[in-house]
Amino acid sequence: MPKRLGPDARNEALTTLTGWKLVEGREAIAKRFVFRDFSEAFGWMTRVALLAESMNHHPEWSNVYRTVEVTLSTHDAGGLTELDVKLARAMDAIVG
Ligand SMILES: C[C@H](O)[C@H](O)[C@H]1CNC2=NC(N)=NC(=O)C2=N1
Repeated sequence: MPKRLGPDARNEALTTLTGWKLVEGREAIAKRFVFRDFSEAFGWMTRVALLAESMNHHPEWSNVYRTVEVTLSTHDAGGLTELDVKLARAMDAIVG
């Protein structure tokens, strides 16, 4: 199981991630992705879903039309780990 990031590592990771915010009252990060239309949004979710499954690290997310709200946290560790940072970076990269 990955180790929870300490406060310094967490802040350092956040400064390198674009648009990701710490969730209030919980050790998690979140971002809202807005696409051109539903097809772009769901296509992205499909690509991310396959990657998440291969990482065995899964997002909490919801989709309304062309918007996808994502929250990342490592449930097994009870907080943020390197896996959340890695998945966040991959999600940004898959957008293009
Ligand atoms: C049993 C299984 O490996 C675990 O439950 C995995 C699956 N996906 C997961 N996803 C996330 N985000 N956090 C986890 O701790 C986690 N654990």
